[in-house]
Amino acid sequence: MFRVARPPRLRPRIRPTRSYASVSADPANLVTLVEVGPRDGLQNEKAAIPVDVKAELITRLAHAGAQVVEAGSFVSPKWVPQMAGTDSVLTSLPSLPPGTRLPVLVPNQKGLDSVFSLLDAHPHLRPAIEVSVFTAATDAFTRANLNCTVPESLQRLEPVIRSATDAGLRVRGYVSVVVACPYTGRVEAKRVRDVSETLASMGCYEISLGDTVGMGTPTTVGAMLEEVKKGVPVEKLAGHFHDTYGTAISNVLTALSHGIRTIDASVAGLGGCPYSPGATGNVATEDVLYALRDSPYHVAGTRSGGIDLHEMVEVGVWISEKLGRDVASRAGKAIQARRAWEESQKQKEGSKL
Ligand SMILES: CC(C)(COP(=O)([O-])OP(=O)([O-])OC[C@H]1O[C@@H](n2cnc3c(N)ncnc32)[C@H](O)[C@@H]1OP(=O)([O-])[O-])[C@@H](O)C(=O)NCCC(=O)NCCSC(=O)C[C@@](C)(O)CC(=O)[O-]
Repeated sequence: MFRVARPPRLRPRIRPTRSYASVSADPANLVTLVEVGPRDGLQNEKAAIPVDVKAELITRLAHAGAQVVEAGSFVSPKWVPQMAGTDSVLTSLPSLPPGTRLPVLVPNQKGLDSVFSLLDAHPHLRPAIEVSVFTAATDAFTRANLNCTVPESLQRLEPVIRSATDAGLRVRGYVSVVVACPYTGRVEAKRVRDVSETLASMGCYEISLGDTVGMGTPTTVGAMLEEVKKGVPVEKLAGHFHDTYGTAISNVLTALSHGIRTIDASVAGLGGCPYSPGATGNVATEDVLYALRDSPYHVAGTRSGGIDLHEMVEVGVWISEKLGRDVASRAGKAIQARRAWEESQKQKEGSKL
């Protein structure tokens, strides 16, 4: 260890053959999805995204059933301009379904102080807000992302985590580049274990293991998890997989088979890290929901039956249109194509009458 206003209800046209609710509700197989689209998904966008679009995205996601929605960052706007105004996004949210959790990224004391000021002025947000701190397994990555080494970042985070937990805020920790670093290549799993253990010992309730570059495979991810599990109980671990090489879904399934029950995902597969050149978005939320259909796993959500896949597809289409992008979710695209085909069939039938 180191020392130191509710959107209109969009009616799904195709129903799953079997709803999540009908799948065995064994608590050991309950999976929590952390929806990172509004933060990880949007932070890399070139064009400015209006506050009302960000707020509507969070609202739509929560109403589709997403229980944990990472809502933005209190980082330096010089470093990540797209996350400026997270306070305005949070204060413009309408009331969300009970139990919705809204983690926000904080890199240092200044960021945490901004969260405290926000909560002082808007105490109604307090039950929802959580803090996420972040570091990495390599100095090269933390230098690019946080302007310091890994030990320096941990030293900086220790009082931040203490101060947040003392104030009653739950703190989640991220470790980036857990498999490969864009600057130094293959990462030793022992490094990931050390950093994860340190964050857990500082008071993080959960450690999200980020394959930031998306180079992980089931083999390398599995080996990394085996090592990290020696230092941190698996119940405290989450998987965060980018899909650069198309292995994100297999890595999610690998993580689940290793006992992990919290997975970060991004609607429409939005995203990328500004400090990981070429990395694509996170595993798409729609793809995870689709892959877990008819499986022993069931996804937690604010709605009975978890998160609604078809509403999530609608949210993905909506935000992708707003951003002028294609939906990157394979399941999202397939469901959209099927809907279009069904619509055209209906129109053909109608014209015969
Ligand atoms: C940590 C720093 C600030 C160090 O950056 P620095 O330049 O060393 O810091 P500084 O203390 O010298 O401050 C520079 C300026 O930023 C201001 N500043 C300083 N802190 C804040 C703050 N909290 N909020 C607002 N402003 C702030 C500060 O006041 C100053 O303003 P100036 O005096 O020049 O006008 C910077 O490196 C930073 O903000 N980094 C954040 C980078 C980031 O957000 N990256 C993306 C998130 S991580 C990620 O995506 C990976 C993840 C989590 O998804 C998992 C995975 O996929 O692996």
